[in-house]
Order: sequence, then structure tokens, then C-alpha cells
Amino acid sequence: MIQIQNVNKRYRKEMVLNDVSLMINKGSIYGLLGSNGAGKTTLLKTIAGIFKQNSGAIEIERKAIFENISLKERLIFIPDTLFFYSHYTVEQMASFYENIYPKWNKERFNQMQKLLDLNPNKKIHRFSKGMQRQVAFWLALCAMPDYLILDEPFDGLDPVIRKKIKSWMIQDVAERQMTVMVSSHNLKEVEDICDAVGILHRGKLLLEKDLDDLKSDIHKVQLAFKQDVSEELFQDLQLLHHEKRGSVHICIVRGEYEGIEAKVSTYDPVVFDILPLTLEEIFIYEMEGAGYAIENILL
Ligand SMILES: Nc1ncnc2c1ncn2[C@@H]1O[C@H](COP(=O)(O)OP(=O)(O)OP(=O)(O)O)[C@@H](O)[C@H]1O
Repeated sequence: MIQIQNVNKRYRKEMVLNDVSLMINKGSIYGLLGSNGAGKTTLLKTIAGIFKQNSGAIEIERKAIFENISLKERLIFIPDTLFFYSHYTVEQMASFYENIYPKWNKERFNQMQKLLDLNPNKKIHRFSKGMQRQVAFWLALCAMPDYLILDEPFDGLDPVIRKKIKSWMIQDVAERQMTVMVSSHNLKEVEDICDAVGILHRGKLLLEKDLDDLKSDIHKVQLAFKQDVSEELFQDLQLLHHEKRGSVHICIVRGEYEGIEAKVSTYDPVVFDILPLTLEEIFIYEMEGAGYAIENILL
């Protein structure tokens, strides 16, 4: 479990993380969303123990991560800008990892080599950008980390490799309870793999929720009535958005499916559909509700 409590981080006088608190459960995948410059990389590097926060606490398994070598041996951070020792081959980099990470799995390294089809004796800087990213995941997953912190990890990977790497990652989460935090601008990707999501905006965490709760708590409702329905119904629903297209009311309603169905049914609608929302739609309406224009927050 990763626990972040009231974390503040400044670069000189600029406050980059402002009282951030969140929790990531063991064996789950947490998606961190946010605009450019929101503070995602800073937060991830602070969680990885690369930066130290100015105040607040960052704990993994209830121990502070900063300068904690035994925790760091179980955590891997893949940054958005990759770093490898120049002129090292994959094999040499793997030996380096083997010395640092006690749970290094040589057998897995050999198996993944066949699946990725990369030459371990080639110097890493001679690989393409996407291939270097594959190497980063290859090495990271063979170190068998309990915590994997990823900054925009899938950029530059082709769709086949992307799928392969995600499935290895998900397998590690399911089989050995690996905990993952991943920053992304891609809502679809986050929706596919994450259990919980948080949105960071100008250093503050605007929203943090379990993805299933988020989805089961907000619906798009399409309604039409024989006669004009009284305003009472709309006052009765927790509306985040309401518009009328012809005779059809399109409402974004907070609340569980059954509760909405029960309330609307009493008004005898002739058209009545309750539809789930995509993560992108949820964020648009949640953020609107919180008074933020979504285009300022996400790409
Ligand atoms: N080393 C640094 N020194 C000073 N300021 C920095 C440094 N790194 C980042 N910042 C500032 O901190 C703020 C947050 O940057 P950060 O890289 O954490 O954002 P981000 O959410 O990861 O952005 P992006 O989506 O663009 O990668 C920005 O205003 C940035 O200019």
C-alpha cells in the first residue's frame, strides 16, 4: 500500500504539489491524470523516493520511502525520459539490475527475450525509441518489483507490444499483487487498466475515485414524456447536466442505476434509457460540476 498524506513540494518558490493526499491499495493500478505541468512527474518522482517532499508524508507499507534502500529494491520507476548507461548492452544493463534488485528473475529475462525479439547483446542506444521503451519494461518486469511507478509509459510503443506489455503487467498485479501507479494523458488507456483514478490540476488533487464507483455513480438518462413533465422530476434527480433535444431530455445524473430508475418510472416516460458513461464523459461532467472546464485539465 502506498500512502501519501498532505504532501507539499516546491521548486524554489514555486509550489508544485499542494497538500496532496491519496492512497493506492496493494495489488491495484492507479491512474494519475492531469494537464501539462500539473505536477504528475514531480509526484511520481517523490513517490519513487527520487525527490523529497517539503512537507507531508509518503509511505510504502507504512515506512517512509525516501532513502529507504530496502523499499527501493522492491520499487521500479520508469520515467518519461528513459535513462540507460551509454554504451551498455541489454545484457550488461541486466547484470547491473541483477546486482541491485534481489528478486531479479533470469529465467523471465530469457523468456521475455523470445517474446520481444530484441537482441540482448545490442547496445541500448542503438535501438529505436520504442524498442528502448520495450527494454525499460523488460528490465523492470524481470526485477519483479512489488511497486511499479510509470510516467507516460506506453508512448512510442506499437499497439501489439503495448498490449503485450500491459497484459504482463496486469498478470503481475493479479498473480503477485504488484502495485502500479501510472500517469497518462490517455483516458481510454486509463479506463482499460486502472482500478482507481486521480486528477491532478495545478498541484492539487481535484478528484480521486475507484473507477467502478465512479462509473456506477453517474449515468446518462434519455427521457421523453407524452405531456410536458413537471420540473419536480428534474429537481428530484441529482442533475449534473440537462438539455432538451426536440422532445427528448438528455440528463447526466449522479446516482445508482436502480434509484434513478425508480424515480423516473413514477412519471411514466414513453422513452427511458439509462446508459453508462465513458471515463472521458464522466470527467467532463464531474469537472464541470466542480467548476472546472475539462479542456483546461486534460488534453
Ligand atoms: N527540476 C525542476 N525545477 C524547477 N521547476 C520544475 C522542475 N521540474 C518541474 N518543474 C515545474 O513543476 C511543475 C510541474 O511539472 P511536472 O513535470 O511535475 O508536471 P507534469 O504534470 O508531469 O507535466 P507533463 O504532463 O507536461 O509532463 C511545472 O510548472 C514545471 O515547470
